[in-house]
Amino acid sequence: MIEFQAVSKRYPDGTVAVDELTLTAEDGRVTVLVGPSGCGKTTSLRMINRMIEATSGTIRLMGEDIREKDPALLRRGIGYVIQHAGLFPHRTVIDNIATVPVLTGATRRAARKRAEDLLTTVGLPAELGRRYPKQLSGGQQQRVGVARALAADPPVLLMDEPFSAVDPIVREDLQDELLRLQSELGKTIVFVTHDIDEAVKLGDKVAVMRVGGRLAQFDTPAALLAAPVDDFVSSFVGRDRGYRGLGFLDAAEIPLGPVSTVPVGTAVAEARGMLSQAGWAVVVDGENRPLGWVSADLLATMDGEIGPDGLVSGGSLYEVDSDSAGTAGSLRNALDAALSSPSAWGIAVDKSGAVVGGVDAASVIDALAKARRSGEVPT
Ligand SMILES: Nc1ncnc2c1ncn2[C@@H]1O[C@H](COP(=O)(O)OP(=O)(O)OP(=O)(O)O)[C@@H](O)[C@H]1O
Repeated sequence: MIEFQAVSKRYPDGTVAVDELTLTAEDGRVTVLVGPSGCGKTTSLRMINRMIEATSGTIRLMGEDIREKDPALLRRGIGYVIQHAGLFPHRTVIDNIATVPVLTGATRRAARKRAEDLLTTVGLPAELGRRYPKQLSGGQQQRVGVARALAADPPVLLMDEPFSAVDPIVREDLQDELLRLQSELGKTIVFVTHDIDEAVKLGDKVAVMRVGGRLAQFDTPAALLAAPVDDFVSSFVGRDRGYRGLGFLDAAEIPLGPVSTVPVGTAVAEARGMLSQAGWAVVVDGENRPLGWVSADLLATMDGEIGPDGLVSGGSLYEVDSDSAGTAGSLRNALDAALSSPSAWGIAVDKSGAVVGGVDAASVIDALAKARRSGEVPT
């Protein structure tokens, strides 16, 4: 647990970068600091490992005042990941990762073995270990940066905009990878970003800061989106927050409706009698996985058997089973499946991708109303 108690930082030129910050980053959770440029996120983060000393207030790490610890020892228990990874250019990837274990007394051989294992942990092939940082893509370098921070197995990880220098698709991969890693490792992570979407995706709790280094709101992502405390937070969390908030509500309770399915290879004449009342059916393969939709209009243009091609493409799918992190699809997934489906019925699939039913927008709205009544959605 990392506790900030009325922590302030005033730079020698008089700038108040952080003003009376009080918050607790819980053990085994991701706490995100987010806010506009210059609001004091980096300063707050660096005060935790004493790269910057607080002017006043107290920071406790696992109950101990960090001022009473030797900075070098303190930092051994704290991994640090920054933008552009900050790798040593003249050392191979393996040697970069092995740096801290070697410094802390591991044998070279043990440190290299650990570094090789960590490459796999962060999703990189072992062969990359022999390369130099400049021979890697930006996303690969960031993964190496994460592996290096994990090398000494610190309980705490500080991450300062680690994914902001890579393109949006790679960034999403890195975020997913971090969530996967965290579900296995359970580190206490403090993560700085200026991107509210990244904050609500990664954070168990999100601290929104405003310029002047003051905390505007500290809440779960769902609470932040549902009930911003003021206009600043509301405008910072942005448009569509009601819709984005659906991403934090489990859709497990939505009753699934029947969906008309037609096996690929069915005769067109027979398929006409298999459509739903609204005139649609999902064409499925031998394992009941969706290939696309047919409508009465489309069937009128076909003859012979229904093939896998020329179907109306289907919209997003709503997966009903839990994934490895124990979460099933969200209300947002369910609603998106319904809204993006040509028939207005979203297709629900199980883990193998087989069709198990359908969901329409009205049942998502009903589920939302139920969640509101039961207090799951903060108001
Ligand atoms: N060494 C310094 N001397 C004086 N002022 C500083 C110093 N370092 C940072 N500041 C100021 O403190 C404030 C907070 O800076 P900080 O880097 O913590 O913000 P940030 O929220 O991380 O910003 P960004 O998102 O742009 O990185 C800013 O006004 C900045 O100009």
